[in-house]
Amino acid sequence: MTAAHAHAPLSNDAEPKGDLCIRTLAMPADTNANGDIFGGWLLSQMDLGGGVFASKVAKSRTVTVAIDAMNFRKAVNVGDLVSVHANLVRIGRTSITVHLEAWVLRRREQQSILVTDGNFTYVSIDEQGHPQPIQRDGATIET
Ligand SMILES: CC(=O)SCCNC(=O)CCNC(=O)[C@H](O)C(C)(C)COP(=O)(O)OP(=O)(O)OC[C@H]1O[C@@H](n2cnc3c(N)ncnc32)[C@H](O)[C@@H]1OP(=O)(O)O
Repeated sequence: MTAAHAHAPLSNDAEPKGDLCIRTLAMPADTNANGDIFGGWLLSQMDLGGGVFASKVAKSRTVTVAIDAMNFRKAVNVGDLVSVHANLVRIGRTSITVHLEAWVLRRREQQSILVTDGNFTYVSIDEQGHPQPIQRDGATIET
């Protein structure tokens, strides 16, 4: 992936693409001392949603191993409806990289806007927490 591509959102400006994997409301409890929504809260929502998506693809438990190319494009406000959308970037031997985008619908507005995006990598793990090869349709994926 080139540096330019790493910072380009997958979706166009009008609407998100990919699997909707989490939707939640930004609440006052998620704000910092200035009353703005914490970037860390948004990151954790994306990580949760991406983990759901990765576990569905891997059909196993997964853990986050890396977060890359994060862009915080616009602020999130209390009352915004936050939706996280996932698109598969690559499947490795034990890992899955997912491009995640967080979009918000602000109160009294009709059009969602892209606020944050980044690439999250998850590793399929066994019961002991060790990486395990990803299986798909009964076959181990080799890349
Ligand atoms: C610390 C925290 O709480 S972070 C939040 C939650 N996450 C965690 O707790 C995960 C903590 N980390 C771990 O448990 C381990 O590092 C594991 C299980 C994720 C990986 O174990 P390792 O022994 O390092 O595995 P290994 O070196 O074989 O790598 C596994 C896969 O991850 C990939 N990987 C490892 N590091 C990175 C990285 N920085 N970026 C992208 N991919 C990575 C490898 O390329 C490999 O992918 P592949 O099999 O598809 O080629």
